[in-house]
Amino acid sequence: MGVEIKVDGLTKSFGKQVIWRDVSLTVPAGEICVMLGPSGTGKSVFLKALIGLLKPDTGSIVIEGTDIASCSEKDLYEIRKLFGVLFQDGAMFGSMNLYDNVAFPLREHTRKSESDIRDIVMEKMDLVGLVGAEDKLPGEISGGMRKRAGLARALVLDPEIVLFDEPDSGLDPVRTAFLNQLIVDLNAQIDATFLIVTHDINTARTVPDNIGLLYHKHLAMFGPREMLLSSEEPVVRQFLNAQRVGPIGMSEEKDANELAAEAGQELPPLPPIPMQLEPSNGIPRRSQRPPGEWCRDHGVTPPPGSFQADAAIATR
Ligand SMILES: Nc1ncnc2c1ncn2[C@@H]1O[C@H](COP(=O)(O)OP(=O)(O)OP(=O)(O)O)[C@@H](O)[C@H]1O
Repeated sequence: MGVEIKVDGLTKSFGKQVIWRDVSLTVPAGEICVMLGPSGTGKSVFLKALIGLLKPDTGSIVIEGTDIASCSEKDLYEIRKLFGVLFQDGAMFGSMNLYDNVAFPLREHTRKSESDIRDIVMEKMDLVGLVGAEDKLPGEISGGMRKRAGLARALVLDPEIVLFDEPDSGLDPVRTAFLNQLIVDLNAQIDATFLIVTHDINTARTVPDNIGLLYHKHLAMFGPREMLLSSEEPVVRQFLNAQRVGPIGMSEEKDANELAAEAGQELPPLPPIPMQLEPSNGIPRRSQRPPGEWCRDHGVTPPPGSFQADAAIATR
């Protein structure tokens, strides 16, 4: 069913370098969330904090009643079993074929028989469309296939939470579109909580139920997709529409002179909000909301042309 992650007042620094402070958000059970932010704003650090690989300085991360930030190693070990993680490069063992890579967590963490392991591995290989490639070595397949193999491995212990660290990095737009569809289909099938760190604006605009934006050492905004895509808040608007005009500069915040030079420049209108990507079988996910619902409920007029089928095609 997926479990909720409740983050409250989280701050992390390395020595004197504050990465982010006072981050609070709830990743709802079973929903898909995307975390965005300029390079170096600590998205990977955030993911690592969620699985207890890095300890925050202050704040809590509560999952099923356990605070990961302060729990014992033993409790952390138990909580980690709820997670599946897709690392950026798939993190495959180069000398093992895909079958053994995917079977690895089962052999390490369970006492299942080889015949049970075979059933599970083949089920997950099927889920990600890799049946027939079991004997290949990671070096013999494309980057997209490696990601899918990494995903099969992330799913092998039936996680309640799946973390994706830049699943689209290094993939061409077509492979990214296929991977996004796979992510949506998987969420519909396994109903786990998904958190995706990405730089891909199309992914952020079309895949998730919720979007977060880390910027300048804090969480600039977190909420439903339609809330962020209709937001006029300068940082959110600039980032989600990949624009140069706005507070975010080349190396982070623009200085006063740069901002003054932009004063009076007209911002392009907000583009239409695309339809959310649906499962390929056409059956809505449990957490999927009807298009435009958030805007209607909150009295927000979405940009013209929003929620039309052709708006979705134009941005996919
Ligand atoms: N273990 C560590 N020790 C010291 N500094 C670290 C450590 N891990 C990360 N950092 C620093 O934290 C900052 C944020 O890094 P992080 O990789 O989380 O950014 P990011 O938002 O994921 O970036 P990108 O989008 O480029 O992947 C960087 O300045 C990085 O050098």
